[in-house]
Formats: sequence, structure tokens, C-alpha cells
Amino acid sequence: MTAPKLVAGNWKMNGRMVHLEEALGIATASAAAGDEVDVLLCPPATLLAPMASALTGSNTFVGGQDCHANQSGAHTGEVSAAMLVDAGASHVILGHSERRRDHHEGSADIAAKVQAAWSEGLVAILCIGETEAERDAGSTLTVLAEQLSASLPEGATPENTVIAYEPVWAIGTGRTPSVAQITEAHAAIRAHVPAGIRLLYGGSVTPQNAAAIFATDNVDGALVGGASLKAEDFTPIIDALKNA
Ligand SMILES: O=C(CO)COP(=O)(O)O
Repeated sequence: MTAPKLVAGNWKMNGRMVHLEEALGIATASAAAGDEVDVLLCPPATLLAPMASALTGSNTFVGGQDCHANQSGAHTGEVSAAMLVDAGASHVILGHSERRRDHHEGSADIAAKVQAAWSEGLVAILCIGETEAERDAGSTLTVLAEQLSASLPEGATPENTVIAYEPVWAIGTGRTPSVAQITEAHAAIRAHVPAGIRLLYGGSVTPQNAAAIFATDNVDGALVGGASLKAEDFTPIIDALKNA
């Protein structure tokens, strides 16, 4: 059986207790979408357990935004994969460009985190993507291949891994690649990963552009930032994926 399409919301460092109401609204849209679409919300770590609890009985998954490569130890401020599981997470975003930028994470660090996530039974959502300078230099496909081979360990399957293509220059900018550029990148990624792994596009996905992105070859869903914070914005994106 092929896995359902997946739309994931990355709340980044946004979301307080008061915003659980938005998660409930998103769960309503997820229930209406049924089994054809998996919906996942990745709130800040502080909101994981309350969100998982609020969504009990719904078909909306909850995930983390990062985890440490170790399962416990002297790592002040860090959260392990096992702790995410305790909080109710089923997935974890790893290698996001904001972590690479703000925390100097390299591909080897990310590969270790993927292993840690797998060992706790979490689905790893591995983010890769080129900077604008890399695209301008014509090295996009080389960068994607390098990031994949260095940060995705042996053992990836459709059950334990999702890849998110997030061009760094498209994140939070309102700029998106053309359909031709997404097609080219996703075809290249598809050729590098085991069959059946879901490929998400991320970067300035909105209710307005979602349908065109979801109609693109090898796009199995999206990783959405800003437009996942409010049910009124995320719901049409969920619907667009269901109807794709
Ligand atoms: O980084 C992203 C998701 O992980 C994308 O963010 P935006 O949708 O806000 O551009």
C-alpha cells in the first residue's frame, strides 16, 4: 500500500497554549480529509504534550522540530527523540535550514539525529535545499545530492523517512520556485532515495499556490511554515492536497 499524501505544519518558534484552538480547527479539517491525507503539526517542544493531548482521538499527528542525537545526558536545553515520543510525537523534522544556520548543524550531525529518531520509532522528516547563491551558481542538484548522501543514513524506508525539499531562498520570503524547478529538484531527489519515500515541497506554500504545487510530479505533500499557524489558512492547503 502506498502511504497517504502528507501535509505538515512547522510552527517554528510560534504557538502558545492559546493557539491550541487553531490545532483543534486543523484537526477538524484533517478529519474531513479522511484517510487520503496525513496531517501533521510540529509545534514548539513546550506545546507538544498539550497539543497531543488536545488532539487525542483525532487523525492529526504531532511531531517535533528537532531532536538531539543522544537519548539522554548532559546537554542543557536539548530534547531527545525518546522525550518527543513521551510527549506524544510520531514524527520529527530534522536538518531544517534554520537549524543548520542558527545551530551550525552539518550533515553528519543530522545523520546522527535521523538514527536517533529511527531508534525511537519516529518518522524523520529530513529537510534539504539549496541557498540562492547555490541556485545562481547552477549547483542546486549537486547540493541536494550531497545533502542526501551525507545526511540520510542507510536504512531509510517509506515508513521511517520523509524528505522535504525546502529551497532556503523560498522560506518565509513569499517566493517559490517555478513548477519546472520543483519538478527538476523532486525528480533528482526521487532518483536518490528508496522507492516510496514521500517527498514534500516546503517554502512559502499558501492557500493560493498549493494546488499548483501539489499537481507537480513527485510532490507528495508539503511542509508549511507561516500558513500552518491558522486553521483558516491551513485548511485550504489540506483540501488542495486531498483534491490533487
Ligand atoms: O520552513 C518552512 C517549513 O519548514 C517553510 O516556511 P514558510 O512556509 O513560512 O515559508
